Amino acid sequence: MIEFNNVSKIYKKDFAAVKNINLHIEAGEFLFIVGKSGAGKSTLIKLLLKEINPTEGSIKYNEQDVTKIRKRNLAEYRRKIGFVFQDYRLLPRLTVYENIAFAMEMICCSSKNIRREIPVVLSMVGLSDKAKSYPDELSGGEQQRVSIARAVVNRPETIIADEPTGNLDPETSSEIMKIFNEINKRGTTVIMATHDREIVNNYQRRVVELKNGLILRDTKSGGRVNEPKKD
Ligand SMILES: Nc1ncnc2c1ncn2[C@@H]1O[C@H](COP(=O)(O)OP(=O)(O)OP(=O)(O)O)[C@@H](O)[C@H]1O
Repeated sequence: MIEFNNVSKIYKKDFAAVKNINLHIEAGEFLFIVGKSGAGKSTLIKLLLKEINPTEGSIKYNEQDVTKIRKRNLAEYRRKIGFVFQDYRLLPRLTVYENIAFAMEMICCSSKNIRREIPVVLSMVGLSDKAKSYPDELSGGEQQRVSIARAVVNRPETIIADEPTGNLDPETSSEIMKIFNEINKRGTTVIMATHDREIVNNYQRRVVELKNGLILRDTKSGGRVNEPKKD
């Protein structure tokens, strides 16, 4: 479904942020991307979202060559992918309901659809009673739930999350992970970049570890992250 074939991204003439990446992700998989800061995790995600283009290699999404998507077709492509950020990125002047509605309006959903779908996703993330709240009236974990609701409301095939629990305590992180797990169980592909060793080890899913832009290992299932070596 998603294929990186010999993909490299070179910045400033000679610095390779990712090097010769070969990665195949099947529909419905749950994949963790791990690695130290600077290993290339965000670069991989940006390549998939076509925020940047590879210097070499090809990226395919359902047989579509991502590098060849034209500007005018980019929005249609990105609609297949929901995105969850570490810092939530909610619109501060809009309520929870309006934040989600805004994402739906962007893709021209009918008001009927909007009225029908928002209660469904709010219930899924356990925030039915917060529809009228503003982001600054919510905890970090609640804001992240809204951002997940916003990412899934348009029913994307794939959800990409870049450090979604990076700002949350372990208990809240675990609640957020349960939601991602539910989303995955419903058939959505989940790709998550994370530094959180405990989460990766608890979930035992496929783990792709990057180091200096290279794939150090790709553990198909039951993946764990080892303790960092002491010097
Ligand atoms: N626009 C850019 N220009 C030059 N170098 C860049 C650019 N973007 C990223 N890099 C470099 O590419 C490397 C990989 O960066 P990337 O953001 O992919 O790492 P990461 O694994 O996501 O790190 P973190 O966990 O800190 O977010 C880093 O050395 C970074 O400095």
